[in-house]
Amino acid sequence: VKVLLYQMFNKSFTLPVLPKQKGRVAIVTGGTRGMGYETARHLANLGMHVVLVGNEKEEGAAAVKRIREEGAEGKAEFVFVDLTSMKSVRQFAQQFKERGLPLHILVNNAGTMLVPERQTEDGFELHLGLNYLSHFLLTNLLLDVLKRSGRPGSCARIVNMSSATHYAGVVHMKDLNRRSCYSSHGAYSQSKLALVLFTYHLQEQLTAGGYSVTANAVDPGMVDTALYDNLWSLAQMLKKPVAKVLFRTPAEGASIAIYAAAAPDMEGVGGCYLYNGQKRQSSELSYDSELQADMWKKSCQLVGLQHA
Ligand SMILES: NC(=O)c1ccc[n+]([C@@H]2O[C@H](COP(=O)([O-])OP(=O)(O)OC[C@H]3O[C@@H](n4cnc5c(N)ncnc54)[C@H](O)[C@@H]3O)[C@@H](O)[C@H]2O)c1
Repeated sequence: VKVLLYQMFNKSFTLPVLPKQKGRVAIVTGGTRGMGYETARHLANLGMHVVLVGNEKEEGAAAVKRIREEGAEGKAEFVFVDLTSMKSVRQFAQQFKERGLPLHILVNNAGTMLVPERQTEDGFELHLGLNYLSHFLLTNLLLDVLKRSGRPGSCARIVNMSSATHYAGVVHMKDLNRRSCYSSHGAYSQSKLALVLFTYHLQEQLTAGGYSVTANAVDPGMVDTALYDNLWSLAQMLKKPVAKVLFRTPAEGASIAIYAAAAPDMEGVGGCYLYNGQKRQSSELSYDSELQADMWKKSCQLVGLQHA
């Protein structure tokens, strides 16, 4: 609560003007609306070829049309992927690889919040499956392309969209799906903590392997988007006027993901938790290297990847 209140009264940092980056290829999950859309739009304006991934076809087509009509220097395209289905994630990764494109930026942005207890196609609790496991799998499946695409001085970059709610997150390793005692807040904050643990462990492996790929977790602050649509009706009513005044706009919120994805300042910098354009301490738990390794191993088992 302390962090969320602090964020509410904290102004967004100003994104610096970024250099054009023609020839770079980016994937933005959940790129069809909210912060994902703003991120995709900005990267396309920098000249990148941006693949907007999402599970809403009409929204995807409209997003691409808007980016094109604005005269973006780069290219935007939409690809349907349902991140609640590991089969859909695998199909997308396979198809992307078959195109032979490089991949310089992967923004794992899509997410949902405060959903009543529900399971994905694969039987995962929805926040866990959609916010975290789908991105864990996607990143791992695309890691060889990212490793091939990064160069010293021009690293490939992975950006994981976390949240201040991760500070309240606890990992229930024996019950990641929260079957024994479900709370939507608990499930959401666990998924956002999992993304930070994933970021740190991944960066450690990338550094050890000497790869020109970086991974960072970002925290956009409190942003007025459709993410809050699942609040119960009274909370919705209360949130609306507060959000208008105190929440960030989607473009302001997206600036931290854009910064991590494209700012020259972030060249070669990985393993950070970024808020308002600066490195911040994440939760104490997130630095627990044993927990990071356990979570990695467990995630591999859950999504059917060989444990590295
Ligand atoms: N809004 C905030 O205050 C806030 C704060 C911290 C972190 N975040 C995080 O930012 C990210 C973006 O959220 P937002 O606030 O822009 O909300 P949003 O609801 O506007 O965007 C969510 C995106 O995820 C996509 N998505 C949802 N389910 C999907 C599925 N099954 N398959 C593919 N895509 C799917 C949606 O299509 C949408 O593009 C989320 O990960 C969220 O947890 C938001």
